[in-house]
Amino acid sequence: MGDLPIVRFEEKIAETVEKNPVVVVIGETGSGKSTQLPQILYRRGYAKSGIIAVTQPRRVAAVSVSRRVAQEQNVRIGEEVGYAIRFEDRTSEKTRIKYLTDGVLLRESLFDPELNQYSVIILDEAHERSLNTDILLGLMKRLIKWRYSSLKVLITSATLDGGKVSRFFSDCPVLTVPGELFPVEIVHISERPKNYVEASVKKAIDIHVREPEGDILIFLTGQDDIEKLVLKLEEKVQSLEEGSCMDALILPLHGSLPPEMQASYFPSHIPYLDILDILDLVRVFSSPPPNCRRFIVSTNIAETSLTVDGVVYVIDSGYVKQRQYNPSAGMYSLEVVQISKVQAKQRAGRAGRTRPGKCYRLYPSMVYHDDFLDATVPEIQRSSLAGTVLYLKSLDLADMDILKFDFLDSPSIESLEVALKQLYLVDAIDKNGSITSLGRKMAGSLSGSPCPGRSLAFGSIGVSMGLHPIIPVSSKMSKAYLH
Ligand SMILES: Nc1ncnc2c1ncn2[C@@H]1O[C@H](COP(=O)(O)OP(=O)(O)OP(=O)(O)O)[C@@H](O)[C@H]1O
Repeated sequence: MGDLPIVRFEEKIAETVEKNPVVVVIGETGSGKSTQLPQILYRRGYAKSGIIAVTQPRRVAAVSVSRRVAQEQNVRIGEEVGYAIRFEDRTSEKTRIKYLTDGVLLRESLFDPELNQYSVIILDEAHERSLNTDILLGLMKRLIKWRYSSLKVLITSATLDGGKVSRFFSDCPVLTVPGELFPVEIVHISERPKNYVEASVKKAIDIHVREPEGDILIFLTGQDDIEKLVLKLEEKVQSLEEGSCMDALILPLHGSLPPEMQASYFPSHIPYLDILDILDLVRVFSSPPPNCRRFIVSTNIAETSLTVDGVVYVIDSGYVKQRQYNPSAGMYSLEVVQISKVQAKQRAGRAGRTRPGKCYRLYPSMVYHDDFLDATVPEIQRSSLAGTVLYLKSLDLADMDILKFDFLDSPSIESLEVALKQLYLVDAIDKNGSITSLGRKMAGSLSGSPCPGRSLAFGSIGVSMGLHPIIPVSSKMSKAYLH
């Protein structure tokens, strides 16, 4: 992989990392951040004193990227290169490069707040601004003070505001790696369609009939839309004249394929959701039959990090289903919202990775420029914070004042106070604000998941509390717990 843009900057990257505890690396999608950066640091000897950790916001990315790196290193997965995701740890004593979800790293820091097994922590795809990544950014800032000479932290993305992250980390250097691997032509339509599912089918068939070979990746919002599109696409493909174009294989990629489909492939002890990810992965990442075009119809889970070899065309509906917390109702809802420019760029970046590509955006360029937000609203600003606060409390960090925890974008004091009140009312913290044994149990066993860090940070507590939205909070109640 000597030609990847990032590898050409190996010397500069190594030199900058050597001199600085925190470095931000910005490089185009597909330039080699996820797969090459850890290998560069491995070559430079950083794995001698500890493991190189690379976090990913999604399990599907942690698994697929680690598999790719294991292949490049010519080792079996779980040996020198491994991954750890919820319910599945494919690492061993030999592991030197470990891909893990940000939730798993949060979980590990519950047991080892200094994360001593790691010599390098790379927070990849930081632009996603998941709640977990934001907590990790704050924790890294503390950690780097304790482990100044023994830990390197890298924050990477194609589309992150590097300057902002640099200021957060005391003006750490930002390395911008120029160069894209293959060009991606962006095509906007002139008018926004009334129905983006219909418009996606039309565009996909148009490509299938007119354009040269290459798989098509279609971004929709959720399972309902995907199922509708798959049905319509099947109908349309069948109505094409026999032999008029190559065969078609339609593959949905989302988090809830039916359980019957799992059983025949996987042993029953693997829990439901994880089988789904793995099943999706197997289907999408195996080689297509010859003379066949694949239509991969996905939610935003394929938006970052993934390389699906064979994808030449991307169809971007311009929408995403996003979780939104409504503090007055105390409940979460899933809403279909317009994507941000960052997401549009990430979607386009799924093409052009193994050959030149084309991205069809089902929205006019004026809408993109004028209406789309520059970046996605960070999850921390649309979540209940009860889970996050309980997680931070359970870390037992000295001098930890929750209201002053250093977040890249601080949530409002009010939302932190509401979270503290909620925790106090369910006896998870006491009147002094200290975590109780019940709170510890909650933090340790939420959702029965071995990785409660993830569940917590993603707001399971917030959701379950949401079932009791109207907890009377007496104004006379002691407020000593508010820290
Ligand atoms: N599974 C794979 N099959 C074929 N090529 C791959 C695969 N994984 C990675 N590559 C190649 O390696 C390149 C770099 O991939 P990598 O995931 O490191 O990029 P990245 O900079 O992290 O991208 P992004 O910002 O989109 O996550 C890809 O553009 C592609 O050429």
